[in-house]
Amino acid sequence: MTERDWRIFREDYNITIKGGRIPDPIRSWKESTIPPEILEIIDKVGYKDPTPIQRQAITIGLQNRDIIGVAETGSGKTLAFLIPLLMWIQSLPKIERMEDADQGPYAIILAPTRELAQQIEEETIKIGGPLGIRTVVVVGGLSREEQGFRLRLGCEIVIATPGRLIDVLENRYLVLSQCTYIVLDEADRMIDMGFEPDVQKILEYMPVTNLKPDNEDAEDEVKLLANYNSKKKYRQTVMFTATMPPAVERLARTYLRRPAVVYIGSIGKPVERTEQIVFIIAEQDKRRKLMELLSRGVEPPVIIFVNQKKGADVLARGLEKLGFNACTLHGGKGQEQREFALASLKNGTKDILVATDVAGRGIDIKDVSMVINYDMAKTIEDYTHRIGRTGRAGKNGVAVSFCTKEDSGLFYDLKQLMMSSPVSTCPPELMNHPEAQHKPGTAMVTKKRQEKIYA
Ligand SMILES: Nc1ncnc2c1ncn2[C@@H]1O[C@H](COP(=O)(O)OP(=O)(O)OP(=O)(O)O)[C@@H](O)[C@H]1O
Repeated sequence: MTERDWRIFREDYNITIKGGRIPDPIRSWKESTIPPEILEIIDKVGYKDPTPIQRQAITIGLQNRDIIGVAETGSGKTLAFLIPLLMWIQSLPKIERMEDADQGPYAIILAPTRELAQQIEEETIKIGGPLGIRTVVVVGGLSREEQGFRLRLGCEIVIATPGRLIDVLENRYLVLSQCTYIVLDEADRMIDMGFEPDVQKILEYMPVTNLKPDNEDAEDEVKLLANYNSKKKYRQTVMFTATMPPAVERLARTYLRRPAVVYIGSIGKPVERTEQIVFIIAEQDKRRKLMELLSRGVEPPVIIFVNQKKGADVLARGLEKLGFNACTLHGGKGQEQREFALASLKNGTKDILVATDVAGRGIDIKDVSMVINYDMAKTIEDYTHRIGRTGRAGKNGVAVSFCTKEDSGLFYDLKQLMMSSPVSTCPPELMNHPEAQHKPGTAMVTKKRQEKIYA
């Protein structure tokens, strides 16, 4: 393949790269340098082809290069960071792995919510389990002692939410003295949820000895390894996010060394495959509108987002009374109830999940046919992530949003998103709404400026 061929290949898969010296992407699993025992597992789990983010992020990851991956939720990010990690661990002699067990894991994967951490664990066990690679999940809501005990038994990979990981580090249940691989998944969500200080604290626990030099070497593995003990390799930091607000850029600048940047699809915009439908209605008309929608017979599972925990319980009970089978997922639920809700949706015993934003990110419930924003998200980023729960892994999806005049602060961005979506039609009441004609806050400026000019 010539340079031009690779450029066309990347365009076909909507892959945009930045950062210099980016290796060619993967054309097919068997053409990659992934070892046969891992390819066999990938084949067994039925992943016929790599997803776009996997095609490019895996070859970069195999060069021990720091990466920023910007991709929609549901695009296969877990495998994109997992495969280079599993190959690195596999390269270490087994006996060494056992002897070093008390040195802690080789990798930590940080996620904003316990559900996402458990979902990444599922994927990690699916691929790493058959290789004898041990994973421990460290999240709130489960017993600290039990997690501490499992950590003491030794493992290669820890998947954690920031708060509980700091807890086990401070209580010395865990050390990171041989940790050379750190993944920040849904980094924007972690920042949104106020975890930036926790993430910084965790990164301070990492051994400084494996920090990459902040120079050209950071981009070139051969040069990098030439002057370093290749057993431990330099630290590799991988950050995945679905949007790139300034706080995420700041985190990347602080902790990543000359990262390669991989953008998949259009940044921060909902999945191209999701049809967005918007109704601007009064609060009191929402229930009727919802019934109209559901009575047309919607293919389960459906996720309905509300903004308050109480609203979720009230709505779910109302739906149950009308013969729908609904469950809820929000911060007020205990861990078992949360896992039960997700499991019942996945195994089909429940058709509708009524959730608050805690379920908005990273939760991979298969084939969600429709997302309904019963209460509109508070920010356009949250809206993007809520509707990212449908239209995943290549399938089409529908997102229906009930907006009231209180949501007018989003109308401008919402209108832009809908107009840029090839499968959505912006309704005239949104297209022509006065609040949709300018970015929030700019109207005052233009008004003041006009008064000044014409004063
Ligand atoms: N190459 C592939 N081919 C088919 N399906 C895949 C492939 N890679 C992953 N999947 C499936 O696609 C779904 C989404 O994967 P994943 O959870 O990694 O997406 P993500 O949302 O981008 O990652 P994260 O959950 O870390 O945000 C999962 O059910 C996974 O099993």
